[in-house]
Amino acid sequence: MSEDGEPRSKEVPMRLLLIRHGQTHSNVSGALDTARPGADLTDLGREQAELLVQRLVDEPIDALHASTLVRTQQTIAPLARARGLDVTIHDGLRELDAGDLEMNTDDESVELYIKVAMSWAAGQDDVRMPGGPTGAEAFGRYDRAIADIAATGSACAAVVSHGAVIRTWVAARARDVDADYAAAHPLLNTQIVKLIGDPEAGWLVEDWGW
Ligand SMILES: O=C(O)[C@H](O)COP(=O)(O)O
Repeated sequence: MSEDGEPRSKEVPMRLLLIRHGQTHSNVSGALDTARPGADLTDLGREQAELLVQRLVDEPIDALHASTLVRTQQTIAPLARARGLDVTIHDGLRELDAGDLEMNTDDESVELYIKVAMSWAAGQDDVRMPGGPTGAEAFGRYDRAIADIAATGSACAAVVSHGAVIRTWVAARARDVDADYAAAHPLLNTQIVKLIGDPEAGWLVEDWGW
């Protein structure tokens, strides 16, 4: 829907605000926490979620979406209250599965997880996460979630999702950002990648890490 409540016309690109959730207890411990339901937000994470309301005050958001992991739903809750909007939950928006590396905290596991994810960002989507999905499988479910969001006719959607999947999926799908850029620019909690475009025409990055 546009600012005046009309559905977005086919000629008008949509804006997609991909937001990493607030800080969790697993972020503090450095654990590769990607399974459902996942860790809760810390007190700092809840403050970061509250701050999103003011940070996004000038954005004409008409739809809210989150993943099946509780940290994204906790992060979007203050925005949903402030805007009076419902939140649509998508399994496809959850973090890239860590497979056999799930909940590991050691440097070797974290480096391997990021290395595999970045290989997907660079187009090698037949590589498999140890005990987990291939890139084609992981990005396929994210593509479907984003296509579902775009198909609603939303003109500006706020999507609370996860650090690794946002930066690697954007690197793979946006025309102006590549895997090297994504690898060099991690997203901190509640940082946002702003995209403009649509699933058919493709996406351009308006801002990375705002
Ligand atoms: O990198 C990680 O620790 C996991 O992929 C979880 O990422 P998230 O904290 O953005 O969900």
